[in-house]
Parts: sequence; structure tokens; C-alpha cells
Amino acid sequence: MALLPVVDAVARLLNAAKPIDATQTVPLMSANQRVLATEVAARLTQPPFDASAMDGYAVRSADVASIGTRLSVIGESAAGKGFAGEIQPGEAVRIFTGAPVPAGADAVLLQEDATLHPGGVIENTFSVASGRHIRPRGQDFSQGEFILHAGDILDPGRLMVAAAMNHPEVTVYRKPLVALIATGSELVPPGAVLGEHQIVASNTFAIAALAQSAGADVLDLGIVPDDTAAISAAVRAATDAKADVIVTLGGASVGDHDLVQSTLKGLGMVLDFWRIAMRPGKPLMVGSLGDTHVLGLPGNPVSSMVCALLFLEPLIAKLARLPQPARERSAVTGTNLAANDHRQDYLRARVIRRADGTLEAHSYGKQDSSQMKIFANSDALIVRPPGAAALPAGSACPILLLRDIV
Ligand SMILES: Nc1nc2c(c(=O)[nH]1)N[C@H]1C(S)=C(S)[C@@H](COP(=O)(O)OP(=O)(O)OC[C@H]3O[C@@H](n4cnc5c(N)ncnc54)[C@H](O)[C@@H]3O)O[C@H]1N2
Ligand code: MOO
Repeated sequence: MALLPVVDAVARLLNAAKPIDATQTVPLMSANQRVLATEVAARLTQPPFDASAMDGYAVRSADVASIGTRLSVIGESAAGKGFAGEIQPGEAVRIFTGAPVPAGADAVLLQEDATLHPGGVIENTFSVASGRHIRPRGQDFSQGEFILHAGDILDPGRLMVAAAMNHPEVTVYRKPLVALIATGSELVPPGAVLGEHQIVASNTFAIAALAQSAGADVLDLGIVPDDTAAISAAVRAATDAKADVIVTLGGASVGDHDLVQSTLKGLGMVLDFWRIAMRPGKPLMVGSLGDTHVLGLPGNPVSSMVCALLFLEPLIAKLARLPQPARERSAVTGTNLAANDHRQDYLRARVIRRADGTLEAHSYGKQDSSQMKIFANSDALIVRPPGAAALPAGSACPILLLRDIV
């Protein structure tokens, strides 16, 4: 079977994925980066009353048209405790930022523009026009106004206005649930005392972090040995939990102990495709078990990460109604790059930002898909398309950023 090109494989996966319709109501404190499922209208008018924008004196502007006028201060209006009476000609009320403007007043004289005399009398050193330093009722928004909309991604500004509209909670789309199953009889969790021929299961932590950053909830189903019954039990646990995506780690290739595909098929998985024209990550498997997407990632740590970046991250974005990831950048290669074969190659690279802003990517020379230290030190993947000619240092090359470059 010919290997499927990466771009076709991603398109097949995303075309088959439907955004999640289910919603849930969450408190504002838990709503950052969630996707709104409803329109949100203001439950009140903001500000709810004409309010002072400054600390000073509420006055009748006609009284202070000329400098040097004396006014009697007859009371105080503070934020949360306004002045009940009405200002008459020749009177002023001490007022503070955010406080309601008393009846009769139509401007605020800054305290810097008033001289205080004994006996509660002020004298203006500046004149203020009608309306000056007053925030009229409803200047921000009005009750019933729709300010947030279904599909909006909640961020600090939107959460601020949601709270100001007097909503303690919002209705958002449910996050996709990604179940992770690490397969391999050699695997033990980090922190374990390793027996002979055992290795630490590291992939789960990388893929879980990637899935959470992409907007998913993660269900870690732990490590299962290379055993059909054990893999089946973990897959059933994932479907019982109503996972939207089951991600298996390892056992994706052709060895005698690579049982993931055969086990999943035995449980009813429909295989969509297997084996992609990419390096690393060739043995990636994609299928569906009922409505659940199944991604079988290769066990080699870097292969699993590259597959997760290329396939799991966009899948989560589509299910979650979030924008597709935008990791692509233009860079120049800082090293000579060899001609490529028929598999799209993803070279781990350090990236520096030149003084002119250009990104310069330095591929690690020797690298294979088991080398986690190189991946951890990599800022980007240089993308080498199938059949790409050799590139001398200084040539333009596309990269996928793994982290921000300062
Ligand atoms: N005859 C062939 N052999 C292999 C092929 C092939 O086409 N023909 N493909 C190779 C490629 S490419 C890859 S990638 C690997 C992927 O194999 P599997 O998905 O079956 O992975 P495993 O054999 O289970 O493990 C590979 C390697 O990674 C380690 N591993 C597994 N899981 C984890 C984990 N959760 N955390 C850390 N490390 C893990 C495992 O111990 C192995 O060392 O197949 C090639 N073989
Ligand atoms: O594709 Mo494998 O992922 O080369 O190591």
C-alpha cells in the first residue's frame, strides 16, 4: 500500500470530524479560552446611573462659568453611597470617581481646580462645560444589548464584559475528551524502580500537555501491556467514558507485539488509513470506533509528538470549534540540508531570531525518533517536502514552531 501524503491524511481526518454540539454551564472563573455556545445579552445598563469620572465637586456648570465663583459644599457623593438631595444654584457636592452625579448637577469640577475655604466653601480656578467629567448612564452598554456571541472564544476582555453584564456563569461548548492509552510491556511510570529491559513511559506526558493546550480534557488510562485483553479493556474504559478521541501510544507498527490495530479492529474499529509519507511518524493509524476518533500514534517518542502536532492538535481544534493551529513560519536554514526522499521530513531544529527579525533554523545533524533530549531542545521542525532538492545554508525553508522565539 502506498504511503498517504501528509496533507491528504490531515484533510481526511478533519473532513470526518464534526464540531461538538454538547454544551455546559461554567462559572466565569473557569471559562477562560472556552467557546461560547450562546449569545450573551447585558442584564443591566452600564453605567447604571450618570457617574463622575473624576474626584472633585459636582456643580451646575452655569455657576462656574466664570473663575473665582464661590459655592457651598452641601454634602458628599461616594461610590456606593450617593447624595440624596438636589443641588441648587450656588451649591456643590463633594464627589468621587464612580459616584452618582446628584440631581441638579451637570458637571464635575476637578478638585485640582478648586480652592477650599473655611466653612465648607470652594472657589473655582477653572470653568467646566456642561457634561464635563460625567459618564452618562448607558455610555458603555444598555440592558438587553447582545455583546458576546456564540462561537466567541472567551478571553480576558470578554470575561470582563460578561461579568459586567451581571452573568456569574456562561454556557460554553463541552471540551473534547481525549483518552490516552500507553501500550508496551516494557513501560513503567516515571519515578519507578526500573527492572531489567524496562523503560520509562514518557509519551503520555507530552501528548497530554499538547492535548490540554489545544483545548481538550485528558483521561489518562495509564500503561497497558502488549496484550489483546489488556488493550481491549483500556479501549472499553475510554468508550465508557465517552471519549471523543482515543489515542494509543505505541504498538502501531508491524512487529509481532504491535497489537493495537488488530485489537481495535476486533472491537469494531473502522480503519480509515495507516502509514503516512512522513518521517518520523510513518506508522500513524487513523480510524473510528462508532463516533469516537481513534489515533494510533507510533511509540517512538518524537514520532508520537510529531504525529500529535500534525493530526491530534488540528483534530482537537475542529472538535472544540477553536481556530486551527498556526505554527507555520518562514525561516532560513542555518545549515546545509540534504535532498529529501518520498517522505515529508520534519527535522528538529534550534531557532534564533536575527537582528532583522528573520528566523534562522539550525537542524540538529544526527537525530532519530527516539531522541527526546534533541526534541526538548528543539524550537521548531524544519519541513522538508517529499522530493525536496538539497538546500544550501541561507536558503528559505518552512518551519513549524514548537515554542515562541524571543
Ligand atoms: N519492520 C519494520 N519495523 C518498524 C517499522 C517498519 O516500517 N517496519 N517502522 C518503524 C517506525 S518508523 C516506528 S516510528 C516504530 C513505531 O513502532 P510502534 O508504534 O510499534 O512502537 P513500539 O514498538 O511500541 O515502540 C517503539 C519505541 O518507542 C518506545 N515507546 C513506546 N511507547 C512509549 C512511551 N509511551 N513512552 C516512551 N517510549 C515509548 C518503545 O519502548 C520502543 O523503544 O516502529 C519501527 N519499526
Ligand atoms: O517514522 Mo518512525 O516514526 O521513523 O521513527
